[in-house]
Amino acid sequence: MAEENQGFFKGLWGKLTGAEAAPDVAVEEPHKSMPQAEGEPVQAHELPVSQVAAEPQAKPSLFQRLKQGLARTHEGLVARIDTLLLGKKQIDADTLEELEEILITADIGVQTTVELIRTLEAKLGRNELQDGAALKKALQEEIGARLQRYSAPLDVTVAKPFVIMVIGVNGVGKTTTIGKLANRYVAEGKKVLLAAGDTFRAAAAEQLEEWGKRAGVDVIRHQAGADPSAVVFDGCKAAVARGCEVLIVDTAGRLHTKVNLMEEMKKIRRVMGREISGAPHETLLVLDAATGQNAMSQARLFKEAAEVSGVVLTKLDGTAKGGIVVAVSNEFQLPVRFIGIGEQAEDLRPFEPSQFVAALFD
Ligand SMILES: Nc1nc2c(ncn2[C@@H]2O[C@H](COP(=O)(O)OP(=O)(O)OP(=O)(O)O)[C@@H](O)[C@H]2O)c(=O)[nH]1
Repeated sequence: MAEENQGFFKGLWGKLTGAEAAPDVAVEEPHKSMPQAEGEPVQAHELPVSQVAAEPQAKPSLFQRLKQGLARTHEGLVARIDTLLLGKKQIDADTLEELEEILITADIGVQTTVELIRTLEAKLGRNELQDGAALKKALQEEIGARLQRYSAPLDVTVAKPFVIMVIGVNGVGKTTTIGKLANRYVAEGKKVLLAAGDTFRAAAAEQLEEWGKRAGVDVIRHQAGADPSAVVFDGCKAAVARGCEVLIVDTAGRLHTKVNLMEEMKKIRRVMGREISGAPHETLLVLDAATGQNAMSQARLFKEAAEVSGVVLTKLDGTAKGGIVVAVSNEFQLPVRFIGIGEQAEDLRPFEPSQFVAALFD
């Protein structure tokens, strides 16, 4: 890589990740292993004696699993709010200032936090917040209202085939998300096809094939290094010829420069649009919630470069930075379509604001 290019790329990498220096090779990440499929039948004789004898454990409900997934964010946000407000008989400006700090450190985002605090101040001015409990309730409602504002579930029945273009930098959980989506739509009885548009790394297509096998769907792929648009072209042709309802296209998360990214995205979109009317019907940006403010920078850059229409926030289960869901949706005015709360197929959930807020606050 030429000296000046390295310098430029390091700058861009720093902008995206907050890192001091860029790795030498673009955004290549060490490859992670596939999680074990859940739900594979296990024979009784394969289990340890203690488990065979044990009473069957009740499976946690979907809501309980969501709560468990958000436990760390609950600790970082709501438990701290509780400590601040517990038993508070009167709310004053100092209380709101401390609340502001908690919201910002939980990655709710500066803009959203300022909005929330202003709204709460106005309520306080109108004597609507008598005590700590009333303040917490008002905060919960205001966060819920902001999430609701841009919320819209992804409806894949409005076109056939419905084309989802999945974008995001490496390692955020793009491939895993595509696999989980494929599982979801197959379970709904839909015919699904995947296209391995990340031709930059051979491992990306292989990982996608693994997920495809598991979900029982075909994957269109070319040799490593091939033109992603050619894969997309073949994917579109095949999806139409086979009467598929959903085509999900993986893309490389390379971000040499914003201009390159825009050009690559434009080319892929042009090919899709020529083959299938209105495609891509959804441009889904995958962000790793655990990266907090870096996820915000990525959202900003991709929104400018790639006409993002929806967001997936992954890895909410491993982070206290779940406030990022509120920040991304509110500050970029984008619907959060799905959230990832674990590595298994069923851990990708359609995002429902009221359920999310309830699981976080209760
Ligand atoms: N805990 C948890 N792990 C997740 C979630 N989503 C993805 N992962 C894990 O994150 C890691 C990266 O996921 P990938 O799907 O490989 O990420 P990618 O963006 O496609 O990255 P490349 O395949 O390297 O391009 C894998 O180990 C996944 O199992 C989630 O919601 N929760």
